[in-house]
Amino acid sequence: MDTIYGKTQGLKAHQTKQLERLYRSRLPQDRLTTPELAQRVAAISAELKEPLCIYINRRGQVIRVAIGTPNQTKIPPLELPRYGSDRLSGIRCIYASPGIEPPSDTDLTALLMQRLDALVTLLVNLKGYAERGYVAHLLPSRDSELPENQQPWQVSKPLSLEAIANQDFLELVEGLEEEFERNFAGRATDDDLDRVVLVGLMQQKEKQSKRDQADAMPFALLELGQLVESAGGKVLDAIWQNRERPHPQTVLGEGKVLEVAIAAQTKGANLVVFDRELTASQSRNLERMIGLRVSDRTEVILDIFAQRAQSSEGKLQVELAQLEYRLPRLAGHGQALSRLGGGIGTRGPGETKLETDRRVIQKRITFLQQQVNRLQEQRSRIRQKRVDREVPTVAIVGYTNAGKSTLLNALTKSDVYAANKLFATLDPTTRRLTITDENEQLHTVLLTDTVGFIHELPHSLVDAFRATLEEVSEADVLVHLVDAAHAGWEDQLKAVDAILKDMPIAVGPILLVFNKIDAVPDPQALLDKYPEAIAISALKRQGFDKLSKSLLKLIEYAIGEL
Ligand SMILES: Nc1nc2c(ncn2[C@@H]2O[C@H](COP(=O)(O)OP(=O)(O)OP(=O)(O)O)[C@@H](O)[C@H]2O)c(=O)[nH]1
Ligand SMILES: [Mg+2]
Repeated sequence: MDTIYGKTQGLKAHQTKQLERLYRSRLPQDRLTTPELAQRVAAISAELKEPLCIYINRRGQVIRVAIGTPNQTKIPPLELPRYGSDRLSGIRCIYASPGIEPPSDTDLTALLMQRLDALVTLLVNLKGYAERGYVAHLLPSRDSELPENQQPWQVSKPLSLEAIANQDFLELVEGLEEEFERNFAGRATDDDLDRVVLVGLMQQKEKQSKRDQADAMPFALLELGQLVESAGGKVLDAIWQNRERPHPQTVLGEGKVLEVAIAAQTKGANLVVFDRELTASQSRNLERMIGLRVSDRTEVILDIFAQRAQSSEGKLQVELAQLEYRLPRLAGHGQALSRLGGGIGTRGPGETKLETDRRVIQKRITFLQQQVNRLQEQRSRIRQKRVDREVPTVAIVGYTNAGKSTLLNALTKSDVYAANKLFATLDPTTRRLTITDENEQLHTVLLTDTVGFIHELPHSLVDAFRATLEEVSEADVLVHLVDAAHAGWEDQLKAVDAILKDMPIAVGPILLVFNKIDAVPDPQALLDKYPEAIAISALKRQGFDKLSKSLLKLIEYAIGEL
């Protein structure tokens, strides 16, 4: 049976028949439409007193008849014959519009989001005739060529039905596709990188405190951009909305989601990343509306961790974190898949498969947790040995990218990987450090470089990395390193403080150290605000004397005589 989509309530039997008969129309392959078909669509729409859309594939077959505007009757991306920013979807839409002309931006957005071959808007008069129409299609153009505010589509002037029917449709779409492909190739030169649009939600309090200027990109999004780049992605655009609280289904309001979809489509993105953790149903809704893969901050962080994990221990912890993140989201993926299969009838086996998956994953999680527990015991035995040898331990903690590894390297002449990337370090490294005091006496301490912190550390990560984090909580002294050259250093400082306070075991005394003062115009201002802190440059080896002295003093205080 031929399904009629859209607003079908109250259809009379003969009207349904008329609509169903549209499915049997055949068009010549090289024509957009024929005058006869256009008239028929217009007449039915006039009788129904409703807008009407028919969707036609490249073979000239009507694949969908739907009551409503193009925006109301969009075909879900998964049901389009093909999808990608390098081509059109192979579907065009003939739309009988009840007196609205030219086509509205909302309807043209539907053209864009489905990457339709063309949208023909027919103006229906009171007598049920289509007098004239408009042909709209997407505009291929590189980002740089597209002037600000120029929409990525083009609408013809009003045309007679004959003029529309006489257009060579194949020539039009083939020409367009060649252009699209050229642009796409131009964009894709440097990479197989993910091409990403960032999306953020700024709630009231952040809006005021976290930004200097009203239009400047919020820190949260700047950081998300760094995360995406550290994961190997390329940021094409960033969009955010100020909103009291997230929309339960879509995080942002509908209009903003549409804006994201347009930006992602026109810039040729293949991934949209949100600055907060999405629920299974949110990501499902968003993927449906945007037509692209949607990811979130946590997934990006997990991805970085997965890429960086070197030791078997690190890999274990990352796998645990990833599974814990995915388990509650399985339902979402399962539903998306059964949608692909076609809905009714496919649900049963899908669910069973899901249950098996869930059990398998749950089992793996339990196994990994046992491993992490064993690790924890091992580590505490190693630490016990250190205590027995009475070598004091110092852990360098701090926000990611603060310069922790650089400092460890500089102090201990080591060669730990340090880079201008977030989460460059994953596995803790311990090195021996010898400090000379005022009386020329040598003191040995063990210095540990640790994984960086970040605000709103994903829960699954905290759990998985607790073995590593315990290294931190059991050090005799902590050096809290702050990147003083970062515009958001104070937020970062507070975020790290909050995480340290949240540790299951109380941490030892903390030495606050401002790093990168070589790149700070007025370091004294920092010290005025935090008088107990010291200022250094790990890179330029400045302030190391003071650092050593303060460190010795604090260790003495923490463990008694050295
Ligand atoms: N200007 C300046 N840059 C520094 C200084 N210390 C470190 N950096 C730079 O900051 C970046 C991050 O340094 P890392 O040592 O990798 O930072 P980290 O805290 O170990 O970072 P993660 O391991 O990613 O959490 C690198 O590009 C360093 O060169 C400094 O004193 N001055
Ligand atoms: Mg590091």
